[in-house]
Amino acid sequence: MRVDVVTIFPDYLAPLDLSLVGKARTAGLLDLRVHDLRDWTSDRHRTVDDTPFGGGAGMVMRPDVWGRALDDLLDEGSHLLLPTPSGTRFTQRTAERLATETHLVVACGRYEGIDARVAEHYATRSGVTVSEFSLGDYVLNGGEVAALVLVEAVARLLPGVVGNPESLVEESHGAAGLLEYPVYTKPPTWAELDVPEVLLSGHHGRIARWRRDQALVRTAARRPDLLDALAPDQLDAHDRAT
Ligand SMILES: N#Cc1c(-c2ccc3ccn(Cc4ccc(CN5CCCC5)cc4)c3c2)n[nH]c1N
Repeated sequence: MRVDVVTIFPDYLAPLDLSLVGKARTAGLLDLRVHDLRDWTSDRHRTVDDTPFGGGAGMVMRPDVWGRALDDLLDEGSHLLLPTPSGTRFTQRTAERLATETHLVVACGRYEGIDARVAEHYATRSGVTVSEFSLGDYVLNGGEVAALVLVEAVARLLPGVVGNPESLVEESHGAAGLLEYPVYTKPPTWAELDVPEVLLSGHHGRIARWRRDQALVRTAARRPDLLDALAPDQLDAHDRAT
């Protein structure tokens, strides 16, 4: 997979040289390229923004500069991703869908956002998909944090990136649609707190049941919306009694 990220703060994406994503790049599993939007400016001051039509505070990012950058980067089959507070929620399902694609281009806005005609224009470009997404209901100062989240969430799903693919199965917001169960490791007692006995029993059936019960209790307490979203056949009689 190739991912192009365009930003006026390329150093913000430096963490993607590290750890799992960095290894995926070195292994050739992920072709990630970070670009400085100012490389597509045409004036001495390398201007990327201007005042908003209709008034209002702040500045808006110019469509012409973005247009030159995206014309260079987008191709047949590209998916243009635009982080924005007004986007659809980015979820694990979003990451799973994006992980099946061949080319993602992430346009990181700043100021009050990118001129709306950019999304509008490229949505009409044949062979290009455009998605405006949001990380959640809070306001950031730009799209770079969202780009970091998107790249990490997608990269870890690419074949060969995570050492043990099984670890991708039982994860929060995973197939079960529940939050994850609590995890423990040595020592068996710490700060006068013991690891739940069942986890030391070696009884895999009981352990699996205990973990599912914990996931259900946690989800009911912290994210009842996820429980409500479950299909009826996703909860068995024992689950309902928990
Ligand atoms: N993903 C994601 C995001 C973002 C995000 C993503 C991309 C950009 C580009 C610029 N900003 C800053 C900003 C701040 C306030 C507003 C709203 N204003 C009201 C009237 C005109 C604009 C617009 C943009 C961004 C913020 N924030 N939160 C998320 N989950």
